[in-house]
Amino acid sequence: MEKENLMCSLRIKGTEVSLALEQSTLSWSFSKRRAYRKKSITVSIPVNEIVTVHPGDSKQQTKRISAPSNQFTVYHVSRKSSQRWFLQMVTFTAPDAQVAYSWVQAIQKKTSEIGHPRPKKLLVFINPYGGRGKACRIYYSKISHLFLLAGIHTDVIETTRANHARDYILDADLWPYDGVVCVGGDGMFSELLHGLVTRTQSDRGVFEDKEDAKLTPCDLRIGIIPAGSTDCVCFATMGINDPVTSALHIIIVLSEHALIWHLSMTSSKEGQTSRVIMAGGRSDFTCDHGRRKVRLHV
Ligand SMILES: Nc1ncnc2c1ncn2[C@@H]1O[C@H](COP(=O)(O)OP(=O)(O)OP(=O)(O)O)[C@@H](O)[C@H]1O
Repeated sequence: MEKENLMCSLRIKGTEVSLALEQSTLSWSFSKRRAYRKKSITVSIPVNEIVTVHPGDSKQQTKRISAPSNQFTVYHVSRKSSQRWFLQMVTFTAPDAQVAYSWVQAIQKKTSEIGHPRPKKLLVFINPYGGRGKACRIYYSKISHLFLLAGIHTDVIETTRANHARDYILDADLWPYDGVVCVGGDGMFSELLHGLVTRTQSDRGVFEDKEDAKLTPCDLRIGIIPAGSTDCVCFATMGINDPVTSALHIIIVLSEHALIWHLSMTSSKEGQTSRVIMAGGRSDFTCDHGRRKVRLHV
């Protein structure tokens, strides 16, 4: 994209705006006429909070657009409160399709360069019976389209019994995935955590039952879409149990407070404590994994 296109005049719903893509922000300013003076208003969003950018308007979302469009839509995180996130979208109209296409390319490039690598493929377990039996509805009505929009491929498994997710993780080919996500409550999170810790050790030839075994880090991340009855783990780390907020954290993997965890473990000198380091999260807490304490922290 030509440098001059990184800052140019476009329109939002007919109003002229000046859009600028900088190192870590995308911002647009428009003039608002008030009485006899003009007031310039600028909206600025961090590039790492852009979920995706697509050609066309928001109705087109993930549909393929056959004819070139002079519009493009930026989907980004917005906040209802400090903890509750939702998806916001803004459609820009460019002078022609080539300019719109250049913006899409430039924003896509920038979002791929900034922050942590985003997940491309996730393994999702839904517990249809957890909570009040609402997990499937939550996932298919509120979450699956967000992953699709963000270009994340998912393999979805609806569990048919207790420990289904844990046993699957112990046995399955996990290499295609960047993360494992549960749609359920604390019991489901527990299945994922213990399954992954144990699977990692067995893959690396570590006998975790041995007193002095040094646990190895796990490359996969864990995410929770809260759909249980109490969702304590989600509350403890996010301060809220909102499925959309969790999904957006999973998609953009912000380092400050993402609820998608990168498990990285080291045994302490005493050989009893393993650290599970999250790529984000808000507070510490500890779970038991066999005789060990597994600590999750920011
Ligand atoms: N298909 C299934 N049938 C029966 N039990 C299941 C199934 N899938 C998972 N489970 C088990 O159900 C238990 C409870 O599920 P989950 O944690 O999702 O919901 P919850 O107990 O309502 O939530 P919370 O723990 O937040 O109160 C889990 O420990 C899991 O092992």
